[in-house]
Amino acid sequence: MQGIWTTEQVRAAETRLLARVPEGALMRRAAYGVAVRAAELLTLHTGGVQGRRVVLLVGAGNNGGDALWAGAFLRRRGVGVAAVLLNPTKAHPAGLAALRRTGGRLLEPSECAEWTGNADLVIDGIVGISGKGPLRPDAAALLDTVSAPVLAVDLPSGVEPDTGAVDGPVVTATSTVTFGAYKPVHVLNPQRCGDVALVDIGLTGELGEPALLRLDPADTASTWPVPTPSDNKYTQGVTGVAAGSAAYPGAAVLAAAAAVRGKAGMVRYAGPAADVVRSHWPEVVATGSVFDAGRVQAWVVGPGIGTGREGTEVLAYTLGQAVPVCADADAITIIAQQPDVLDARDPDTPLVLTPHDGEFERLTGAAPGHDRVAAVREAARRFNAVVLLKGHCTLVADPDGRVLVNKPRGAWLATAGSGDVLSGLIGALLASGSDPWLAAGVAADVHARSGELAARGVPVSASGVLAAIPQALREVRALVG
Ligand SMILES: NC(=O)C1=CN([C@@H]2O[C@H](COP(=O)(O)OP(=O)(O)OC[C@H]3O[C@@H](n4cnc5c(N)ncnc54)[C@H](OP(=O)(O)O)[C@@H]3O)[C@@H](O)[C@H]2O)[C@@H](O)CC1
Ligand SMILES: [K+]
Repeated sequence: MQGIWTTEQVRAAETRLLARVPEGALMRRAAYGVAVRAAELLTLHTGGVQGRRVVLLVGAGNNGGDALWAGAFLRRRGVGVAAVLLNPTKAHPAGLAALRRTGGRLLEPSECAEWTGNADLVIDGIVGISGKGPLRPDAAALLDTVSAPVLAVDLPSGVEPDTGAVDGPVVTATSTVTFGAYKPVHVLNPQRCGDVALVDIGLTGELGEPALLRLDPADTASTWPVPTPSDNKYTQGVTGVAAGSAAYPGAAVLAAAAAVRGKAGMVRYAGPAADVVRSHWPEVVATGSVFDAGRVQAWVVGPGIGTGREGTEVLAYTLGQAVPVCADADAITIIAQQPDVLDARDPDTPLVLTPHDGEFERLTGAAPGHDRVAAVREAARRFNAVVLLKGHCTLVADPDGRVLVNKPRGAWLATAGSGDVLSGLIGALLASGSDPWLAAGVAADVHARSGELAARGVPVSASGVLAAIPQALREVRALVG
């Protein structure tokens, strides 16, 4: 898994490291990484490095210092470098001296727009991890004149470093070079960061436990259940699906089918759509009611069950069976309206809740807001449940405070029935005994990969996502050999 650290953690780690290294060493390591990436981008976009024009946007702090040093390194490769000092009295003195020594220009205010408009590359050193709020008007106006690729130093200026939130003008970078550790902005707002390169400045040993985690393909591959030669259909864990209604059987078919596609073994369906489910997926053992469904090792409950008395009884029954439950859709609304239904649950039995923003608001009384990580972490603690908050970057919080951030794979998955497929996959993993937090995270990863494979740039249906699950699983397994 890849770790992500908050700006507070990074600053503390930097302070410890700074005490042991010569003054300016960390900044020069960071800036060298920026210069290397800048040269790569110049080559990519203009075919060369020497004689190209780079403009540095330099703010009041060390982020601007990095940009100035990077400019000095680029000068040594024959790049024409000019700097816009947004706050001349506070520009980093050593960085400024280095740029001057190498023949870089400092632009007069009247020259800035002409230079930014004609640059081959713009380096954003306006603000880094100490940034607060959106870009100020002078920087925002300059950025409006830029048509060249933008390389962000540490993070795209104006985006909130710890939440990725945007509240006004911000930099949209082609690439970002960050130092020592990934910060939340890189995984929570990847659209603004472009591709992100991490430069090792020696912080690793100082960082401590990461605040957030992101899955590697190896995590998904190693978590996904694979039968052993001694397994039979029961030993791999039976997934129970309580979903759909006679009027709306689609949710039942999709959730049950995803459980079938996700894992070998057995799936039981229980509910009013039994005939429809059986006719589409004859391998599913279908009955009309949860009360006579037989033993399962995990329940998926909620999609399409309605929020009335029957739905509530079904939810309460599944919660009372002392097996892990993935509660989705109508089940979440029932919990929001009748929190007492959770009394049926043994608190030691895993529960996974999978709200979208609207359901999250219903459940907790407040929308996730700009700090989605804090919101989902608090909800997981409050409900003593794994909470998977759907969105561009799906978040999965465990009651113990761990939070996973999934890589976004396009917005095509926002389609009717897509959530039913996800809950079926989560149920399949819960039935196999996986850690519920990891189960939800890797299920969301495979779901997103399936959506990406099925869509390939055009709209995709939930049935399409379902059909792509085997290919997504094959690709994940192949990635790790
Ligand atoms: N520490 C280290 O060892 C290393 C650190 N490194 C680098 O240092 C960076 C952190 O540097 P930092 O702490 O000096 O602050 P930084 O982010 O440059 O901001 C400075 C000032 O900007 C201002 N400002 C705030 N918001 C603003 C806005 N929206 N729009 C415009 N301006 C805004 C505000 O000042 P004000 O104008 O309010 O007086 C604030 O004080 C880090 O990201 C990395 O790049 C690397 O070299 C590796 C080694
Ligand atoms: K920046």
